[in-house]
Amino acid sequence: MKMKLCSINMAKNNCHIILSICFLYSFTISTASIQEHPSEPIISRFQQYLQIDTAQPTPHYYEAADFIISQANSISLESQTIEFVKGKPVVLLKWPGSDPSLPSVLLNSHTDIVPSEHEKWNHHPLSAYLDSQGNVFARGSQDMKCVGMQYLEAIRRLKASGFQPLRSVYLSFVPDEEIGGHDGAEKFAESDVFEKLNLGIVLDEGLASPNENYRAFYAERSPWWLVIKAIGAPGHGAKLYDNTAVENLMKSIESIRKFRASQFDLVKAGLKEEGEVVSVNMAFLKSGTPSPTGFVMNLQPSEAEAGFDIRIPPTADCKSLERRIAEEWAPASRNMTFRFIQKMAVLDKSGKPLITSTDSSNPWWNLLEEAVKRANGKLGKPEIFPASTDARYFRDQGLPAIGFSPMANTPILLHDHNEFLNIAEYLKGIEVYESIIKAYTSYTGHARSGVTKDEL
Ligand SMILES: CSCC[C@H](NC(C)=O)C(=O)O
Ligand SMILES: [Zn+2]
Ligand SMILES: [Zn+2]
Repeated sequence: MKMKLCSINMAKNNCHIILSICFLYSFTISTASIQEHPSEPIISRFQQYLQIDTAQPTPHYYEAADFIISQANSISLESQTIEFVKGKPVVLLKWPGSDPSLPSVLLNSHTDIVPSEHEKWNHHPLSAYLDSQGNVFARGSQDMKCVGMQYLEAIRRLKASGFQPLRSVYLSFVPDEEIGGHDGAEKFAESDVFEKLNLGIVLDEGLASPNENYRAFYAERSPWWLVIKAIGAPGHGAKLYDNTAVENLMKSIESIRKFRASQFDLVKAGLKEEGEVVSVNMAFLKSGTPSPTGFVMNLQPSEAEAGFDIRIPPTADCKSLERRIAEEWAPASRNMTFRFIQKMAVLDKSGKPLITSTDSSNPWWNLLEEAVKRANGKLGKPEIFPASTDARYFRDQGLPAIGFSPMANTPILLHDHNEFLNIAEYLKGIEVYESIIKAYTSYTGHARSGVTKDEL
């Protein structure tokens, strides 16, 4: 066992691993709670998926689709590939339930990953390098190839144990989440295929938790990517005059900075959680007249632009923020204009916040809590996801959707250098999904209600 685990790395990553490291690693694995399962093939399958280059902006989607379908075939799941947009496959798998009249369960994950600055990582982000502590380093190890594979591994185990679901389970592997999901989950959720799945509940991605409690998300903040632009008269760099483009833009930046601080203070004071305030962060700042040596220094530019990533909680007053943007951050009176690169709706089609209920009226929430407990896991209090996920598109269809990635005792490294997941946590997560899938697919109650807080 010790030697074989090491050979995974040696073969795939050309890494030099000494025997003492092998021993340390095998110790980590031997402490993992999955005894019935030989861990090595599980780790190897996870590594294989991580080694497929699905990084934006040129993801190798079909390589990922082929791999997923080969996994599905190996555990006799039905599979189909749907191209809502050419070159962007949605892979849909099915484990049929014995009672097709009951609404089904969808386990969603995205296949794309964000790009990496390879040279700033300790191990190549596509190597899936396994270190002596049992940490697998790869882009996607947390976000969210782990989850896609854990769904499959949980089903592999349930099938092997002879478990038969009452409700059907679907697994969707969707493209493009990292760039907004418009050609992936959004089109899928609006399709006839989706409607025919007769879904009752969707699980999608969550976040790692640095402490022992898993995190679960019932809503998320909507991204508004705002660009503000100032125009002003050009002039000599030595001249003081009013209404230059840069001066006008700086006034806006100061106003935005104050707003940002007021929101951040609420979090720092412990009055609000991260997902409950509006966040604003500058993404770029652009001005100046280029020259061969950099910029012309004695010319005041006639245009200046800044871009901001704004995130809005589902219950925020969007109208007042829109007014603030038009009147304070980009007022026409200061020769300013604004545009949105991305402006996702905060409310659903019927004007209600995109929120999944977490009280006792939503049986799926209680079932999740109980199932996590049964797998010896702990769940923290429900949160608003601070960024954006595909879950919004499922909530927009009126479905309850819960963001959950079972990674406790793990630093939050999505989109960061050296993203990793410990194998012991990964294996534990498989057990947690096993418990959840069992609970969800065995549930016989009526459960299409309890979608949004407003409806209850
Ligand atoms: C606007 S779509 C981009 C989606 C991405 N999701 C995550 C989880 O980082 C984000 O919130 O930036
Ligand atoms: Zn993600
Ligand atoms: Zn991401």
